[in-house]
Amino acid sequence: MKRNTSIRPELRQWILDSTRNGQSVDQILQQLKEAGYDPRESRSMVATVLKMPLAALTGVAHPHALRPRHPEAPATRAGDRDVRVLASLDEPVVRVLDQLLDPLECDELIALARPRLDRARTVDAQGGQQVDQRRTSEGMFFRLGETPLIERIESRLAALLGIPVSHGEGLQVLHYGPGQEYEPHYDWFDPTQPGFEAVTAHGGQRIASVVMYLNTPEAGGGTGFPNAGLTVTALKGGAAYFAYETNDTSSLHAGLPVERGEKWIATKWLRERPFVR
Ligand SMILES: O=C(O)CCC(=O)C(=O)O
Ligand SMILES: [Fe+2]
Repeated sequence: MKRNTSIRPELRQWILDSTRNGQSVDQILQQLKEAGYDPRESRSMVATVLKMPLAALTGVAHPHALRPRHPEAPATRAGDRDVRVLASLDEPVVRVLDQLLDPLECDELIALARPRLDRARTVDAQGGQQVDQRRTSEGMFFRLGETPLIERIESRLAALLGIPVSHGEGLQVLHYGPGQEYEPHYDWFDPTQPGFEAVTAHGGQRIASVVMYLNTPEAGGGTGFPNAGLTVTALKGGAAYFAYETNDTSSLHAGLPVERGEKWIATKWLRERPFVR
């Protein structure tokens, strides 16, 4: 990746003056963002000027923060199943998984979720729940280990990624009808948003997502990664696994419009620390 090696002298001086005047690194990064600088580049510049390790500015240095083990091709043993890895991408980190769920498990998840569907909600800037205009699907959340099936799937994911079940948010099931989609977004929480403290107070930042396909839409409905030019096909029992650091813009992704038929997914978001509600 191209790193910023030449920092304009005025900018270097401004960063130094700001710290001398008592501004925190977060405040400096925020001002650079407001001035139109790319957050990644800003962190790299600030780390260089202040002679700090870059990791200290991205939150990866937290002592208890876990990172997932990316599933290895051709197949990874995940507790009770061999999960096949059909494709791997480095930036963003994506693994296209096959046979993560048994077809009967997919059917059972849909049957459990169907009566509990509600218009899909996302976390808003204040840390509350909101109906997201960018997401036109319907959804619901299971509690951790809510049923034997949920427990089995959660243990399988824990074994697959080396992340304890306690780091997972409750499994979310979403249903998309024809024409419905989830517009491009990031799953990590934006540190510059006012609700960041609230949404990360339990469990810290999100570190990875597993979008599991519970059926095969007739046409459309894949998961798109526009910055990588990649579309993962929604295939029953398969999944898109992707991992990211805070501010990783390569991990932009979308639930592409369902062209024909319907689409059901179950999403597991993983946190860097145990997620307790
Ligand atoms: O529907 C999809 O393929 C993507 C879903 C997604 O991005 C999410 O649930 O965070
Ligand atoms: Fe997402």
